[in-house]
Amino acid sequence: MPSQFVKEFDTPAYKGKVTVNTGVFINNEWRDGSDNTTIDLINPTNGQAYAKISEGTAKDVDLAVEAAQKAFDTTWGLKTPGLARGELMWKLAFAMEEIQDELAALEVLDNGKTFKDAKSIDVAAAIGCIKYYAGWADKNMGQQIETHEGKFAYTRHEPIGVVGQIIPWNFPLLMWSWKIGPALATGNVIVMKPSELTPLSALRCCDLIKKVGFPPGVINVVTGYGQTVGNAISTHMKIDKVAFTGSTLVGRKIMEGAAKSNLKKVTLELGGKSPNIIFDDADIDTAVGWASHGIYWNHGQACCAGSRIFVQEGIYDKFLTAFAKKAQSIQIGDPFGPETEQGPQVSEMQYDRIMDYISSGKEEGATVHTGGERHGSEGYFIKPTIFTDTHPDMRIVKEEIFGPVGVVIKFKDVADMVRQANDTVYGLAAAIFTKDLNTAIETGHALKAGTVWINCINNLDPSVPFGGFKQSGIGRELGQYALANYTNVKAVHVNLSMPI
Ligand SMILES: NC(=O)C1=CN([C@@H]2O[C@H](COP(=O)(O)OP(=O)(O)OC[C@H]3O[C@@H](n4cnc5c(N)ncnc54)[C@H](O)[C@@H]3O)[C@@H](O)[C@H]2O)C=CC1
Ligand code: BAL
Repeated sequence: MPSQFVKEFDTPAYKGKVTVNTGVFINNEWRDGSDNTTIDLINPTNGQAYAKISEGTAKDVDLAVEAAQKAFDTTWGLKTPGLARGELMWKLAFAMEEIQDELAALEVLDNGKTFKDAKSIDVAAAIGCIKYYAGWADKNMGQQIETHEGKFAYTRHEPIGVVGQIIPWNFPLLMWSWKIGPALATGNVIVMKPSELTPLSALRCCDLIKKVGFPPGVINVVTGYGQTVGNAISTHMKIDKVAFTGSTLVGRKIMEGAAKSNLKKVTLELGGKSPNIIFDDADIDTAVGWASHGIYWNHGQACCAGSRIFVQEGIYDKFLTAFAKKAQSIQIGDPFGPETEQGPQVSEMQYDRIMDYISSGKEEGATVHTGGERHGSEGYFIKPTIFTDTHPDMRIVKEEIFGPVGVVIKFKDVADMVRQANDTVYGLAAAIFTKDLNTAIETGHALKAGTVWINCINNLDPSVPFGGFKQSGIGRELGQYALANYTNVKAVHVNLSMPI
């Protein structure tokens, strides 16, 4: 029996004992990784190791694929009616609800996000996502197509089979739910790799999967590194589809792996450098509140973060003053603290990346309007930062920073602003603040982005699709659209009385 992580939490936000199995989960059983090696988990608030998880290998992926295929052929897929699959998903959602505080505490420990956000956003939205897709499980309908009086033609939306899912560390449980929700609802079986930085919530949910009665092999979790376990998934000859969320760099590797192996279907949810556009007529308090949420939510570790803030010249000074005040007011500290609004960045590597971007901004001549330095003396805390006096060629304007660092850019001419907003390799999201409906809609349609928010930002709903234009990805997550990622369309032609 592989090890367990046991922790007695005694924090202002959460008190209680949590036990998490830390092996790989295959065929509803826990086992050690096949090489018997482990990965240390590091607490981002102090840089100290607090747990060990199994380091899975390509061999473990093979075992997981075998278990998944068996489940697909015998107990899941088209063998289980949609209603029954949906019922199990509802049970999973209710089981998650019962331990929502525990799940939130694990997210905080692994990721450093605040308990408040982990519970009210990550865990709540993950449960909501599973419930949403439970409702789709018996509504996966093909079409009957009129062609000829002597023929009956229709389509079936069949599950793909074994799907690989590779998820990141910024919203560990939420991304788990975005992936497993549509895959299970459409009857697929899963080999999942959580991020090696934040695996505990996905591991804890494996116990729930078994408890509520999912047949063995339907959901398998192999923890490990991207270069080994992730690569084994993307190149596997018996995995028919891979879904990935993470960096654009790794997204390319996933496509390469798919292309070089069995041409598995690929969906990618990648990076962004989203514009947040504030027009002269916007309500300043509203715009400041949302702009702060846009870039500082989750410590800036959101692919859709509104990191380029375009402000029209008439309100630029007023906005900047209020926005800086808001950024300076953000309470940084212990993520379990009841008043804390911002915890540490997830890892030393991410901390270093962000600090390197801050240095590059300074070196390239931008002005640090506020922040621009670490907070405290231990852990990976960075002050909410605003750069002004930027130039379109600066790295801080062009590249995804994935930290609490925004650039504020003054604009006069709307057409020129739209050109600048679209001048990026990314196209994930955009936000617009204005009271003028025509301005909002015309600008929204001119922006090359998969999501446009009007008078809000970073607002997600399981029923609304999410995904990117350009190098922000391929395919859509969430909503009815995501079901298409997990089905093969089969066209059936039945000859009733059609002559040759
Ligand atoms: N779109 C999003 O939500 C996210 C974007 N990012 C972006 O990526 C940057 C770097 O963060 P990382 O943690 O390095 O992201 P990453 O893309 O390396 O990690 C995401 C997942 O991919 C896996 N992975 C890594 N290399 C792989 C490979 N060769 N084959 C298959 N899977 C692999 C990782 O183990 C993890 O599970 C961030 O600064 C941010 O810009 C990171 C996380 C989430
Ligand atoms: N990756 C999906 C949500 C986000 O990062 O903003």
